[in-house]
Amino acid sequence: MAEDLWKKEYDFAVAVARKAGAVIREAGEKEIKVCTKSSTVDLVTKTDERVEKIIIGSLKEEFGEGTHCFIGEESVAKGEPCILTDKPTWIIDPVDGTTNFVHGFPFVAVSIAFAVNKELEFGVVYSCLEDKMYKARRGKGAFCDDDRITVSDVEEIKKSIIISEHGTDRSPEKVKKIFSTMQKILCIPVHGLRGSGTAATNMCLVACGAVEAFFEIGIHCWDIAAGAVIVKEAGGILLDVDGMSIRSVNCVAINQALCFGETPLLKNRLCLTIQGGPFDLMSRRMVSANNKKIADRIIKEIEIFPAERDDAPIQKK
Ligand SMILES: O=P([O-])([O-])O[C@@H]1[C@H](O)[C@H](O)[C@@H](O)[C@H](O)[C@H]1O
Ligand SMILES: [Mg+2]
Repeated sequence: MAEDLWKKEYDFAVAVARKAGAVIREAGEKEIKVCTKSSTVDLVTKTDERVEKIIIGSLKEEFGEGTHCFIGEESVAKGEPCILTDKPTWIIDPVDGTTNFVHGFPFVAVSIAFAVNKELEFGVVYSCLEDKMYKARRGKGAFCDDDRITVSDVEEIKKSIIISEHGTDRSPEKVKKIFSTMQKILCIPVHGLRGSGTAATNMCLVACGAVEAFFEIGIHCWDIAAGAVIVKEAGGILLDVDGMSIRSVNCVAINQALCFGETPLLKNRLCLTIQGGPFDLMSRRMVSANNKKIADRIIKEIEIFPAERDDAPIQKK
C-alpha cells in the first residue's frame, strides 16, 4: 500500500541503529586510528569502521546489494563515491560524535537515513548513550521513542538557545570566522549557545524543542541526513546558510541605491534580502531551526567560508 511505502526499510533501520548503538556502548576499542591530516582534526577509531560494516552488512543482507546504494562515512573515507542518485540510497554515520566517544563525553549517535529519487524518505538517530531513539518518516511526524516531538514555538531570537559546533577544520582563518559568528550570535543577545559534539543529536535537540536552532558549515551529508527528516517532520525548517543569488541581487540594489543617493534605505534592504538558500544535503552548510524567523536572523550573522561539496569530483592524483 502506498502509505506504507518504505515501512519495512524504516523498521529495519530502527532495529539496526539499536543494534549498532549497543555495539558502541560495549566497545572497548577507542584507540584513535586516524586523527590529523594537515589542518583538520577528525578522529576515527576501529569502532567507527566496525559499526559501519555491521550496519551496511545487515542492510545488504536484508535488501540486496544490487538495488540499494550506500553512502557511509567510513566507506567514503576509503574512496567510495559520495554521489546521491535516484536509486534507493542509505546515508550512514556509524558513530556521530567520534571525539565524544573517544573521550567518554556522553553524546554519541548512530545516524541512518534513506533517500529515493534524491528525496529523504526517513531518518533514524539513535543517541545510544542516552538510549533515545529519534525517528521520522516523510509526512508522518517525528518521534523520540514513542513520543511525538515538535520544535519550539519561540519566535524571538533573544529568547532562544542556539547550537553550533567548531567542526574539524583547524585552519586559523576558518576558526576565526566560526568564533566571530558565534560571538555575534551570542551578543544579539541570545539565552545561550550550546553544542553536543554530534550534529545528528544537535538536530534532534532542535526537533524536540530543547533549542531553537543548530547551524554548521563543514558538516557532511551523513551527519545531517537523518536529522534533516526529523527536524522537518517536527515542524522545523532547513536552509543552506547562503542564498547566493539573493545576496548578489542585493549587491546590485546597493550599487543602484548609491548611484541614486538612496543610502538611508540601504540598511533595510540589506536586512530584508540576506536569507538562506534551499537546503542542499551535499553543500556542507546547513541551518536547522524551529522557524524561518529564527533561521533568517542567524543567517544574517553567519560569516561564510568555503567547504568543498560532498559530491565534488574526486581529484585525480
Ligand atoms: O566525525 P563525526 O564525529 O562523525 O561527526 C562530527 C560531529 O557531527 C560534530 O558535531 C560536527 O561538528 C563535525 O562537523 C562532524 O564531522
Ligand atoms: Mg558525523
